Amino acid sequence: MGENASGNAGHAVAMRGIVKVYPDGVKALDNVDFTLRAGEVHALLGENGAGKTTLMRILYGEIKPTMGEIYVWGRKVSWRGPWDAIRNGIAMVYQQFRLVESMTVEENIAIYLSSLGLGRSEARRRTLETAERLGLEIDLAKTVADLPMGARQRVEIIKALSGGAKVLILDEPTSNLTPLEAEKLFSTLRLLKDMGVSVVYITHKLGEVVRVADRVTVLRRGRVSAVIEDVGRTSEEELARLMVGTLPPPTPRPPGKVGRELLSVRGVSVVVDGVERVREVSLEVREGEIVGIAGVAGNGQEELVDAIIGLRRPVRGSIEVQGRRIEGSLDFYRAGGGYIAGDRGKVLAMDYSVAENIAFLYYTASKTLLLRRSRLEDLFRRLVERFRLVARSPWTPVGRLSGGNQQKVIVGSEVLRGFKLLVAVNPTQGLDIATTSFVRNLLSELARQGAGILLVSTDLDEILELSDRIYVMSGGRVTGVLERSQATPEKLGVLMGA
Ligand SMILES: Nc1ncnc2c1ncn2[C@@H]1O[C@H](COP(=O)(O)OP(=O)(O)OP(=O)(O)O)[C@@H](O)[C@H]1O
Repeated sequence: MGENASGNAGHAVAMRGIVKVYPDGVKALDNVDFTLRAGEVHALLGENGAGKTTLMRILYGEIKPTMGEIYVWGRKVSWRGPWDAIRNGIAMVYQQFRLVESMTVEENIAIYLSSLGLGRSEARRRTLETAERLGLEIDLAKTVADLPMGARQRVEIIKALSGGAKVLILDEPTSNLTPLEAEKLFSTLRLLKDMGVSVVYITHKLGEVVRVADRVTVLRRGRVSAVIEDVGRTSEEELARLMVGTLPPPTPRPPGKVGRELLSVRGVSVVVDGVERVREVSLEVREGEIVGIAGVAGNGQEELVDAIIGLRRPVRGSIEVQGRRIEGSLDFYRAGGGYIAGDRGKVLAMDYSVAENIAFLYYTASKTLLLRRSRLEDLFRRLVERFRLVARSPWTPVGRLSGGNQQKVIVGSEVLRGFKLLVAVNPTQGLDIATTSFVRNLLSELARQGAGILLVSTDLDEILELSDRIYVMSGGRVTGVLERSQATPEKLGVLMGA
């Protein structure tokens, strides 16, 4: 039985019997209870589509529950929108930060706080005070675009707390951070706890959960499958089992069996808006190889990839796929290229159905128009069977799938289409551990069968697990090349900051 009202009073947040049925009939949450204590870090875990985001969007006032009650400090609440939640001390920090990049830090915070009725000088005073309490440096005059990701995240946290947040919802907070920045975040979390702030920590990274969380709630298909009170005594393996059952081990990939060269990048420089983003990069990928590019986001990887797949012309140097010079994106695909984009919004049309998106992805790659309904429905079925895609029908808008399932549409369509050389950018971003291990094993298997893979990832574990050779990029240059046997997170970390 649920607790009574006095039980709710002891909690920063108590959500009781939450049900959410989306307008199209999808039951995303089915009678969920969730409590958050004052000053705790509470990890929210679950497979893709389990309902984590839905539950937190309800707490944050972005969507309304179909049924159920929410108590904040024992008082029953009903939000009309996020601003109601914010005024009552609940703030959300999204994975994609909600900062205006062209404005300064101070302007961003001032706009947010002015919506809470604070004038500019009061906003400034509070901001500096909060930063000091958290021991965080903040340069109010800096333009957000010039800040690294970790600093942007600190701005978001300071902004939320200056607005009086007592509950902070963090959505995959380390996904764009360097290992060092992640460590800084963990110390900030400890300070937040001391200040009595409660944190909901949404993540797929179990190692982080074991390190930072006091309690854990696991969601499975819209229901609470476990609440762990004593995280200190729980291992990563147990957490994984609670979420998804047993996982297949990584497929061991014997090194060797490397064939001819598939990708050759020679002295490539790329200039964007007058700035040299890629500087004289050379690398190659051969048959049977997975070649990693490690680096913090924003160090030229994106522009390099755009040049390789033919979307951007380098100002110097040459790119060849299977001996064919790449001068446009059609050259890349015709030469046997495949591409998985980390940024889902870049390749998916969110208002269109899954089937239409499969058709778009095929069209981009091969200029083939898949018009037959039965063919699209067949590809959809194969995505469901082979990739365990969870979607109601081929005709569901892709924007309604959970983030992980959107990613499966991209990865799955490319694999079903086929390629010889794959450029994969953060291929497991936002995927749960079962799907991540599925995709990683798939990449290993594709390489074993003779494909060449260029793996561009900000996730060092992923780079270390899969790559035969690792190039590190920093400031647009390759700052080091390591064979798998020599590579360690420490060495990579040093080169990433070089
Ligand atoms: N706007 C929407 N309309 C219809 N269904 C939706 C909508 N948003 C989410 N869903 C569905 O609700 C279920 C829960 O999705 P939710 O995004 O909450 O999961 P999640 O646990 O956050 O997943 P992920 O780890 O992939 O982000 C999924 O089946 C999803 O397809």
